[in-house]
Amino acid sequence: GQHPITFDFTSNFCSINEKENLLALAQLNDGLNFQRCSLKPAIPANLWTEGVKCIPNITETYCIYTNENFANGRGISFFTTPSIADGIASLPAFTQKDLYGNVNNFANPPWEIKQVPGRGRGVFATRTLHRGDPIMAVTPIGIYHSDAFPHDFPLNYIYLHTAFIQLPKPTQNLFLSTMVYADGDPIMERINTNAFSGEFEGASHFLLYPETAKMNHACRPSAMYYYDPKTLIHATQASRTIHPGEEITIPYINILQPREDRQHFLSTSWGFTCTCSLCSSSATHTHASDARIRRIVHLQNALADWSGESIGTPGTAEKLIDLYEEEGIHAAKGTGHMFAALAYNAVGDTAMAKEHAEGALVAGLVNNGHANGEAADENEMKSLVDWPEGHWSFMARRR
Ligand SMILES: C[S@@+](CC[C@H](N)C(=O)[O-])C[C@H]1O[C@@H](n2cnc3c(N)ncnc32)[C@H](O)[C@@H]1O
Repeated sequence: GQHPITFDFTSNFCSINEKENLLALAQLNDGLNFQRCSLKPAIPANLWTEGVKCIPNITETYCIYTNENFANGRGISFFTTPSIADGIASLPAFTQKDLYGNVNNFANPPWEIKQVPGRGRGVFATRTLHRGDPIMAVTPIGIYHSDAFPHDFPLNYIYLHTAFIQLPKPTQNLFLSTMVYADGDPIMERINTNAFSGEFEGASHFLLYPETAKMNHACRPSAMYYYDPKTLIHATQASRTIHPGEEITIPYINILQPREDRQHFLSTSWGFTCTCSLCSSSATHTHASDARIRRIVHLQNALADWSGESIGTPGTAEKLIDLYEEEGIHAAKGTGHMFAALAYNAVGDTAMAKEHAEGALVAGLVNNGHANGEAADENEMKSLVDWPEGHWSFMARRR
């Protein structure tokens, strides 16, 4: 079959309006007691180190699940449905031993945390980093179903506190070390300001990685990240050369949008005005950048279109790779090679297809937290390298 290709960097956070409503409702519900969960977690019997506490809702039950031993004693709390928790409990994250020897390790890191005027703290390189060099690899300390946030579901808000208080003390302090920019509930606001988004069983969840959350956003970031849905590890790498003293930045949003759209999204969804170098650049520069972005999106769409009307060709893909480079969208390098591999294979040029598939694997296919995103693309490219003629894309634009 044909495979749609998506490419976006996204993070979902509740809007300011939702937050305000929620805070108001939460205050009304203060002092509410938890109910004990009548549903027993199916697997494995003693995975959760605290009693599971549940909140029945008309449509769905949500519970707090904590394992204080997770990732060598760092601990983790979930606020999600029993069925999602069962799924999570059977992930390698909980069933495999010794996955986390090299994560949450902050001894002698290639960065330091410093104050940035107007942006709170930021992470800055202390050594030269090259593309692909690891910056940090972190496990989440909290994962929360996004339905914990909408204003029509106020009780969930109080449950977030239980998810917090059940964490080991040092991890609670780590939680509290994250930035909070709005007044209101200290737990909720921290999740809002700092969490990444990911999916479990198709449902959107917020994942809190407290160290990674010290990195600021830039529209042309110097770092890229991978998320592994099986181990829950979030790993940041340099996406280009980063010199000592330079800020290490990641994208919070889809950066393939014109400036006005990016800024609108950052202010409505995140509540801050972006002061990154691209957002602060001149009108002429911005105009050129916006034009390149529109062109990039247009070319990506053409290459992802496998219908008879598609105008995607190997030339389209080569142009796209150049534009990523010109525009400083370094994380997309692997994606560019992936498009090129498919485009060449689609016209039967298997030699070029293999070269680009290898290029994609070397450059790295960055995902944004969608389950299977990275692995699926990687497997595509591996199978293309092994046997281009057997790949679904072979001659797909010649038939
Ligand atoms: C996840 S935190 C990043 C780390 C934070 N600066 C700190 O001190 O912990 C997100 C917050 O950092 C600030 N921030 C991040 N990127 C920014 C940017 N490009 N422009 C302005 N403020 C930014 C905003 O206040 C945002 O709410």
